[in-house]
Amino acid sequence: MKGTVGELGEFGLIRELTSRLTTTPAVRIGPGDDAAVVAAPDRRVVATTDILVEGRHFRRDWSTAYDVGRKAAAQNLADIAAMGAVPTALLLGLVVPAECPVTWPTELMDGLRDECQVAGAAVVGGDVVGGDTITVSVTALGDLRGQEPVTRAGARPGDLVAVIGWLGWSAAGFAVLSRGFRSPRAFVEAHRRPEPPYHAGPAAAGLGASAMCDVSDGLIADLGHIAEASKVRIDIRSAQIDIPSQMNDIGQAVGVDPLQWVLTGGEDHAIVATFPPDVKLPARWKVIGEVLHPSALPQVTVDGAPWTSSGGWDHFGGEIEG
Ligand SMILES: Nc1ncnc2c1ncn2[C@@H]1O[C@H](COP(=O)(O)OP(=O)(O)OP(=O)(O)O)[C@@H](O)[C@H]1O
Ligand SMILES: Cc1ncc(C[n+]2csc(CCOP(=O)(O)O)c2C)c(N)n1
Ligand SMILES: [Mg+2]
Ligand SMILES: [Mg+2]
Ligand SMILES: [Mg+2]
Repeated sequence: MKGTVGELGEFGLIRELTSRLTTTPAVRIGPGDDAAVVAAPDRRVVATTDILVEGRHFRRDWSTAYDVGRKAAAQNLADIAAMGAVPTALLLGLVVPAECPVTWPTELMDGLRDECQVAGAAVVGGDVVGGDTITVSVTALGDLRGQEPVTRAGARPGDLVAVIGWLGWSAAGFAVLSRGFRSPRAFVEAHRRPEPPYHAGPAAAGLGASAMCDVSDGLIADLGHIAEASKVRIDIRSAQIDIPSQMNDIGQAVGVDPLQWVLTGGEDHAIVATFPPDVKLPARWKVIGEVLHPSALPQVTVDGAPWTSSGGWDHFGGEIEG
């Protein structure tokens, strides 16, 4: 498609964006009216929102618009899954400069649409606004299907900590891209397009998870959110976390201990949950630690000791304690 967003105009752009969408049976009224109508069989709606800002969350020379769309959808759909819910719908708020080629927002929408399809959801609406910095604000909705939500506040001393999904891959990819490289591809791709294990959220709820969170800021930081909300301490056993040999190789090449990526790299949107100790976990879940009573130690420790370097991502540079 030729031309810029400014040449197409607001309503032309909306037409282009919405014409690319697919729907699901849950979508009773999609884009085009004052609001969408989405079925909520559970009679409770799970809702979440996250923003991506160019230069802060993505770079147009590192990621295609399609990648950004996949990622923006994934990080929101992962939050729905991390409550134990099934994603149903997604809304896109887009700030875009008039000079931007139309293909950028249209490919973004293709990415959002396709990631929604992976999770069983659909894009049902949004807004477009002119502005200086591309900003992608996504809101996702989900359905609990009769299960209770799994919050960050339910972890109890004695529970196991288990994780499913990728850890440290996006951070390793980011390290590669930051140094001007484009390979190893698997890690760069993991940074561009995370693959959250959506199905695992509702499955964990069914298995009796006591607390759950997706890993957006880093394992230590996000377990810190569970520890804080649950008023417990969590110890991670580093020997139980596999580090792929290729990640070790990149670590060697760039002079970073890959354990740092695994423990503090965000953006993979793995799902971490706590379970009562007698749980029968499918093998895809890896037990990586345990929940303990609070003590004088930091709320999250690694092999019983404080983690002394940065614990994860903070947008304003605040220290996340290990
Ligand atoms: N501006 C805000 N207004 C109201 N609530 C907010 C605001 N920012 C964050 N929150 C709430 O604070 C909680 C934590 O937000 P946070 O964004 O850290 O979680 P997250 O979306 O799971 O993580 P991430 O953004 O790293 O993916 C969420 O319940 C969120 O809704
Ligand atoms: C260009 C560029 N610079 C830095 C990063 C790294 N980064 C940005 S946000 C975030 C954590 C989660 O954020 P949020 O809390 O907003 O979900 C991380 C690890 C990136 N992806 N792109
Ligand atoms: Mg958020
Ligand atoms: Mg989250
Ligand atoms: Mg965050």
